[in-house]
Amino acid sequence: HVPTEEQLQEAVAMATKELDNAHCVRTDNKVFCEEEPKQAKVVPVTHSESPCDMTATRRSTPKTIKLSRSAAILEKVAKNLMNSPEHFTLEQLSKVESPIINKLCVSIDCEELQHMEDGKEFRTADGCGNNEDKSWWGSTQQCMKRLLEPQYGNDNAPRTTGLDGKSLPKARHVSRVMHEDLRKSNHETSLMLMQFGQFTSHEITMSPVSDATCSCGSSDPQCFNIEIPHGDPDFRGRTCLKFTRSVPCPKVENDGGCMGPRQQFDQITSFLDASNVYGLTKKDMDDLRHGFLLTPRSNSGNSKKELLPEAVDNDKFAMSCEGFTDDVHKCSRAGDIRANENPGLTSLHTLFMREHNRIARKLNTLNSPKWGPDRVFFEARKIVGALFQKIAYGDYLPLVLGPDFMTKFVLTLTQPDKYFQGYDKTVNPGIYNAFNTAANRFGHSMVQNEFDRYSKGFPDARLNSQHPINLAFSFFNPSYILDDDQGGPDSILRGLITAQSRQDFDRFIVSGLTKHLFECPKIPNISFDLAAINIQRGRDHGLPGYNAFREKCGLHRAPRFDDLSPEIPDATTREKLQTLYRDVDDIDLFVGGLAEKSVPGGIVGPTFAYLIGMQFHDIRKGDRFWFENPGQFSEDQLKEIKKHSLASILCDNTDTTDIQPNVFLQHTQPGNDRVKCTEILPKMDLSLWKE
Ligand code: HEM
Repeated sequence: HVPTEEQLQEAVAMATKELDNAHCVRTDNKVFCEEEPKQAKVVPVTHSESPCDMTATRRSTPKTIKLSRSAAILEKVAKNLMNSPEHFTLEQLSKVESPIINKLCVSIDCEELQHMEDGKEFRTADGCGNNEDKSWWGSTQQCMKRLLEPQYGNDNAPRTTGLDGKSLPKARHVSRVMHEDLRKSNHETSLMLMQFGQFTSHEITMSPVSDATCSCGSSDPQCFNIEIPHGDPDFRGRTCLKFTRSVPCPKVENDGGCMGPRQQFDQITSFLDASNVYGLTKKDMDDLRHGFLLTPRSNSGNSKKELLPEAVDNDKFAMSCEGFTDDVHKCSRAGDIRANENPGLTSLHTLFMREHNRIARKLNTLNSPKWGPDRVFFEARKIVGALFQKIAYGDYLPLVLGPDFMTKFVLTLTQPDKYFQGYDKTVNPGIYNAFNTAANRFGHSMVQNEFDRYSKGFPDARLNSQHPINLAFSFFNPSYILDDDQGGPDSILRGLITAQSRQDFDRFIVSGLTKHLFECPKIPNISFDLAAINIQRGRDHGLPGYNAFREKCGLHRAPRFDDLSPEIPDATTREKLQTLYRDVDDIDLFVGGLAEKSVPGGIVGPTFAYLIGMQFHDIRKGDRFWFENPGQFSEDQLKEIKKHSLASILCDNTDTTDIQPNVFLQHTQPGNDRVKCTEILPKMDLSLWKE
């Protein structure tokens, strides 16, 4: 029982009209909501609504805006048909195959399907064409995949009620009770593990939000503000934290029906392809290439001191920093819009830009004039992408997931000169909603409240003359990166790998994130709580509860709170959960996952390990350009890439002189003593790229 083509046509026409005559009119930078409906214009917002705008780094691109409009029409069509005399169900509607519906949900919009240089194929900027059958898989602006069907309120409204139909505990309240600032450092690993985790997240996921203005009390359905409970000591005088919903995504026609429940976008490529270094469109890549390769900032003749190109007035990077900085200190441009979010992150962006330039210069010397500038650029980009994959799967993930999950999800790299035979074109490398919205946010628990900085002579702590950076003052603040007296990015990177440990993985989160996130130096009373945002985001995306995911991830579904004890052994934590949530099924995924004890040899608990493991499995197996795939590099080149490490990248591109071989571990760990950069450290030999 499905609607006729005529009924569908009528429903689409009606929904389009409803949307065009919506109450709110969007102009270039504002949203006016009036009594009388007006013709709506959908125009991308080009300026922040106000300085220190939380959503400035999560803006929808024009392409996303166009697609999310189709999704909004489809939502209305479904609603109208469900309310029609036939009372179609969402299940019936999700099976509809019709030209008019398919036209709205197709999101295959590729700039190029193949990129060739000198007869060799390279990745496209937006990831299109990687899969030869489903060209859009893994590319920008795709809907995230679901492991479990979403649970929304009416009309795709966020999940706000528990099993008994009563309200879920308020996100901010849960944050205060569960995610207090109780600090315990982990002395085996370094803060670089946290920082590389964020860098990797920003390479594969970004879920854009609506441009609605969400002042407290707003009734705009795209707002889902976080209520501040009465008497909350951290946000006195405020009634809400602004929260805008993620924009809806129309599913691709061939990926199953597109009139089902609301989905959300991943706006960036899900391949581990160094898109955060190079950008997501041909144009971005070209702009950056001319920015960082030809005119890096503050060169002063020393390539190890190069800085990212600066943001230009009113570009998206300048906009993200508006309010946090002054006219003198300009933010940086990079492949990902969030690059200035904290100085550790900007430092890693800087490091990878320098590594690109180092490799490009060397390749140019080896192969010029046979290789022109384009070939040099694309070959360097390919090697940087390969290094990213090697570090992520070879060095980072084993510490996060432990050996069992590495094996279970086929994540271990092959022997140095052996190819990976596991490419499978039927694997969709796209991002799972639960991975992005909860599991991979585990890293928020590892963030420290300060970034240490270390001077060149750092093995001797007495020689350290550099001051730590307070996290709360560091958001979108470029002054630390530009402060040469304090060592710029180099001393921040040394801080990440030196004495500073990461925060332990547990339910506790530092106050820099839960009380002072994006605190605005210029405007009083702007700051956020990241834990509350994570919980609210899960509900916005209709994520089912932690218990449902436990079952999906191979654990048992706990009938009572006490049955969580094998994974959540701490009785106080379970008691707190029970006090907050009336039913064990209501626990939010982020909250439950963060409360689990670590898997053997790993950091995260079993539910997050499963979700993260499965995600990285799909990213590897579904990537035609995976660096270990036959045909990508010669066996000897592959061996060289596998020798390289984040330690060698730091040695080659900063003024660091001594380093531990595994920078994710403390130098005090067995076999990880510091060595001189010039001596023992294995490094890739680029002469193998001479043609
Ligand atoms: C100082 C450190 C960090 C800050 C200030 C920070 C801040 C944020 C903010 C503001 C969001 C957007 C939340 C939302 O609106 O839903 C976010 C999302 C996210 N964060 Fe972090 N984060 C940090 C570190 C990390 C780390 C270490 C990881 C992982 C190891 C991580 C993983 C993620 C993921 C996966 C998302 C969702 C990505 C998206 O869809 O945009 N973050 N973070």
